[in-house]
Amino acid sequence: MAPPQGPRAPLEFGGPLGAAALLLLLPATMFHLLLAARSGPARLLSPPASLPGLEALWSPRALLLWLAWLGLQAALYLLPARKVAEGQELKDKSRLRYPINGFQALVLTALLVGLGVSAGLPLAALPEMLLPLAFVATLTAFIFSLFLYMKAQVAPVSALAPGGNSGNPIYDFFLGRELNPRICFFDFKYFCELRPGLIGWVLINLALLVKEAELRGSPSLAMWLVNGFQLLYVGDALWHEEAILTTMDITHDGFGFMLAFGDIAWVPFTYSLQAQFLLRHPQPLGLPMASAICLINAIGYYIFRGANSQKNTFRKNPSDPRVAGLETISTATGRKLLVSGWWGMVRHPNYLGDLIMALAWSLPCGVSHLLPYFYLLYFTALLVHREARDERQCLQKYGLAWQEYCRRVPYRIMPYIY
Ligand SMILES: NC(=O)C1=CN([C@@H]2O[C@H](COP(=O)(O)OP(=O)(O)OC[C@H]3O[C@@H](n4cnc5c(N)ncnc54)[C@H](OP(=O)(O)O)[C@@H]3O)[C@@H](O)[C@H]2O)C=CC1
Ligand SMILES: CC(C)CCC[C@@H](C)[C@H]1CC=C2C3=C(CC[C@@]21C)[C@@]1(C)CC[C@H](O)C[C@@H]1CC3
Repeated sequence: MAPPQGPRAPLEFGGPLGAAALLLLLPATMFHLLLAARSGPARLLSPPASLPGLEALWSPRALLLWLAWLGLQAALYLLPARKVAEGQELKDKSRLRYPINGFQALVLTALLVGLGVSAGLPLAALPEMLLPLAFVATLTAFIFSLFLYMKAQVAPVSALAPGGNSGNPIYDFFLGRELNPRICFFDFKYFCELRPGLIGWVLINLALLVKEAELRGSPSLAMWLVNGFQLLYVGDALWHEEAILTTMDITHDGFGFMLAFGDIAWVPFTYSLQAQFLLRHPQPLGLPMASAICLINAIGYYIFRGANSQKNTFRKNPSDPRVAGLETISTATGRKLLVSGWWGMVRHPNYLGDLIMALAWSLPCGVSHLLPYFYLLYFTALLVHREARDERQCLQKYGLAWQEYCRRVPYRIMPYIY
């Protein structure tokens, strides 16, 4: 049985108190956003006029639909993959293997939904079920995190994450104790991070678009843009699925409530906020403005993809001709750090691109309401916090070489500003 590791790792998120607050605050925020998007005033900062009763939250149909969705995504995960990739080296020097078939899961889901719709599946009924679906997703996240917490009790010490093993049950439940909880080949964290939530997000967007067409004769230009931009983002994440294996979520963070809730509830139900808002609050959008917004999204995507691909190519093979000419700093670990190209502009160019895209996703919703800008605000806070966590880890890993990198590339995310 795995004992708690003791308070060796510094506590994050405000320690046990912060974790306890977030356990309540995150679901409450998600429900607030869902209710605000369907209300007339659509206010981000005022409490909802009335709270929904249990009958509006609990629906056996929603539970069945949710379980069928999770079952479908799990079945698609288990299908033969075009490639099996190896993860980063673990504490015990082993490497886990992961199926690379996320994009295939997206395409097969689209085909199945298409078949279902042509056979009479009422996709436009989904927007009316968002509240009960979000409720069962939240319940699932709590129950699943409890299972993960218990599972970690019998995991070997080498399988535990560096954080999340403080001995405080609330903090550890929130952060997650085990690094890569699995049953046989089925990796829970890897599965949840990319499948039910991300694919669910674009399916909810699509249902909102279909519902808008039903209500108003055709989907609005704003709804098309939001759907198109976010589909590009999700398709890109699944196409470059292997890149997720080097993110801190997979290599460093335990799998607990934060990621379980974030992956399966927060992503589909809050990241679809712009489309939810547009269904009830249609916004006029002319072609010149739409073209300008497309240009902003294209610039954001260009930076985001360029930076991520440059680092991934460099990490896989530093002598690849696409990156071999870039300037680097050597580190004591034998790995090098890029100091020119995208990674010479700021220390997190991929975050900059991601934030520019986040702006482009909100702009089609106009400027009359703050609500559709929630994602941009939340995401800025998430990335600033994430950047600080990554900096700490890089300083620990690379020491003086990291300090030299910070000296040569002084800005973190936004050149000359931050
Ligand atoms: N939409 C959403 O909700 C979210 C989206 N994202 C996106 O996911 C993507 C992945 O983000 P994330 O996991 O945070 O981290 P990054 O992809 O930015 O990776 C950070 C790591 O890159 C390596 N690195 C840093 N600087 C350099 C350099 N100069 N040269 C070479 N390697 C370097 C270090 O790891 P090492 O040296 O060990 O390789 C560092 O730990 C991003 O595009 C982000 O925007 C992230 C979170 C949420
Ligand atoms: C609920 C909390 C406030 C925080 C939850 C955080 C999670 C929602 C995010 C943590 C890291 C994520 C990543 C992605 C989605 C959001 C979560 C799960 C991506 C898969 C998005 C697409 C990118 O191309 C890759 C991202 C990796 C990290």
